[in-house]
Amino acid sequence: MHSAHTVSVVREAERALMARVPEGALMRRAAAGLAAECAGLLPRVYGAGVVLLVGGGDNGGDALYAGALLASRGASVRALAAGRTVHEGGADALRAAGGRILPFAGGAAEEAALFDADLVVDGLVGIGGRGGLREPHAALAVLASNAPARVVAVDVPSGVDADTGEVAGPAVRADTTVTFGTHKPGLFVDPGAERAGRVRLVDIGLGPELPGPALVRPQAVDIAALLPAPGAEQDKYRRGVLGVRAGSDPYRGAAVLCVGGALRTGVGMVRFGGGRGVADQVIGRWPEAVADLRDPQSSTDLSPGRVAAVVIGPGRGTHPANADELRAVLDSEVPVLVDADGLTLLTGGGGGPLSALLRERAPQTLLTPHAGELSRLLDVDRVDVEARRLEHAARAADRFGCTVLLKGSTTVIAHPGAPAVANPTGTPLLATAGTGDVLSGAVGALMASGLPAREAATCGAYLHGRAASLARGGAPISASDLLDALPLAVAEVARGRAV
Ligand SMILES: NC(=O)C1=CN([C@@H]2O[C@H](COP(=O)(O)OP(=O)(O)OC[C@H]3O[C@@H](n4cnc5c(N)ncnc54)[C@H](OP(=O)(O)O)[C@@H]3O)[C@@H](O)[C@H]2O)[C@@H](O)CC1
Ligand SMILES: Nc1ncnc2c1ncn2[C@@H]1O[C@H](COP(=O)(O)OP(=O)(O)O)[C@@H](O)[C@H]1O
Ligand SMILES: [K+]
Repeated sequence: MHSAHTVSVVREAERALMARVPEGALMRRAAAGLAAECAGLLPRVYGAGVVLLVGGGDNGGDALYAGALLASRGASVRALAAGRTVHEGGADALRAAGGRILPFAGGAAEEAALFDADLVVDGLVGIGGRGGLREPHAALAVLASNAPARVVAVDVPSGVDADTGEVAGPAVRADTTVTFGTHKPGLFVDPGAERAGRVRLVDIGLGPELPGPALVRPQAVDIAALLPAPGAEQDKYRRGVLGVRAGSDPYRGAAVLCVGGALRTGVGMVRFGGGRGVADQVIGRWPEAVADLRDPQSSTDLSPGRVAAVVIGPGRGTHPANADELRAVLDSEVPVLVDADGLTLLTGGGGGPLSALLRERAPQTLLTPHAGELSRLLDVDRVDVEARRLEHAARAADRFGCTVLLKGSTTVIAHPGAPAVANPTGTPLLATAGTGDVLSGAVGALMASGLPAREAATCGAYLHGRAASLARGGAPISASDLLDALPLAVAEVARGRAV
């Protein structure tokens, strides 16, 4: 599990550690790790052309000390200074090792140096960055991103907010980000994650000073530990029965995909509740599902004895009868996943009283909005949700007192009082109709098997993203392809289980 901490927590840990180690030790450790990563990216350090972009703070200091180490191994190192001041110790070290420092004035010669470099090191700003980049930092960030050389960002790509991943204006687009002490949340959440490239952590001894993380990014082994293993003593009921309330006459495919997502992830049984037309379609595609044609508002099939969890919402409709159905489901004693039309019902019309039910219910509840749905739930602009995904998912989790999985370029999961989760898998190929319905079924299956909502969301999002990558080897996929690949993703993760 990769852990990430916010800037204020890193600063506090840094202060505590600095009191125990010799002056300058942390920067030396950081620079040594950075230089080693840079060297690893060059075919040969001797004779390589390295350009450092340096701001006035310690981030620039790291770059300068690392540049000095590379220069001492025979690299030709030039630093372009973005401001009037640079880190003095770092500058002295670079000059002593034979490197040069030039003020950046936006001239053609400096631009040419950047374009001729084998490696560009971004030490403009790190965790001390505030707001969008000012000039000339912004211009340098654009030049670095357009340069043909590999770009290594120091600690954080300049222009990315370390806490949120927000990118307000020009920002460096790095191939690798070398970060120090602990990961920063903005490296794992888009749009920042997309600018960071491959993230490498350099241990500078901060670990013992750090409290619990603000965010975690699970690895395959963490998902393997969560993934329920069917036991020899289980029967279909004990393995978990999922109730699915999805689809309607105009949107039958949503029900088919949601039920398929559950079956292909692994579940004891799916009980599908809905009208005759959509039930026929579901059974036609999945004869193993059990259709329940009773009045959907009736709570007889919602007891923990009949279902272990319920998914409600995909393609279900937003008529008053659907609001009554949602109320009956939320009144039940079983874990519930609310998606799509179910989220719309929580927002408008009768949304007030219905959303109040979320806070009141004792069993686990999970909401799975995309950015548009979350913006309506919180009454904020969609662009703000997309710019600061963590903040908005966390706000919704606190407001509704339940787990929230925010879908999109980075899927994030928030739960009151627990670290946020950033899902590491997935591909933009997932942006195609119906893949969200598959996700709700997959996560619902994991809830039915007994995983708490946060863990089911973490595990389901991982498998869903992995399935998208496995589905067609990078070719475009449809939601049906995703269904076919889900068992492959489950098997891949299960193989990583500790024996
Ligand atoms: N924490 C640790 O354990 C360790 C941390 N270490 C390193 O220290 C780094 C933090 O250094 P830091 O505190 O000096 O801040 P830093 O990132 O250089 O930024 C400040 C400079 O940027 C400028 N600036 C700010 N915003 C700007 C903008 N929008 N646009 C343009 N300029 C802007 C600001 O200018 P000012 O606003 O003050 O005029 C000032 O000059 C950290 O990321 C890591 O690399 C390691 O050495 C070892 C252990
Ligand atoms: N740019 C993207 N990168 C990665 N995953 C994405 C991207 N866009 C969408 N997704 C994923 O695709 C799925 C789309 O779900 P949703 O928006 O509910 O679609 P639908 O309602 O059509 O099923 C989600 O799992 C989401 O995380
Ligand atoms: K940087």
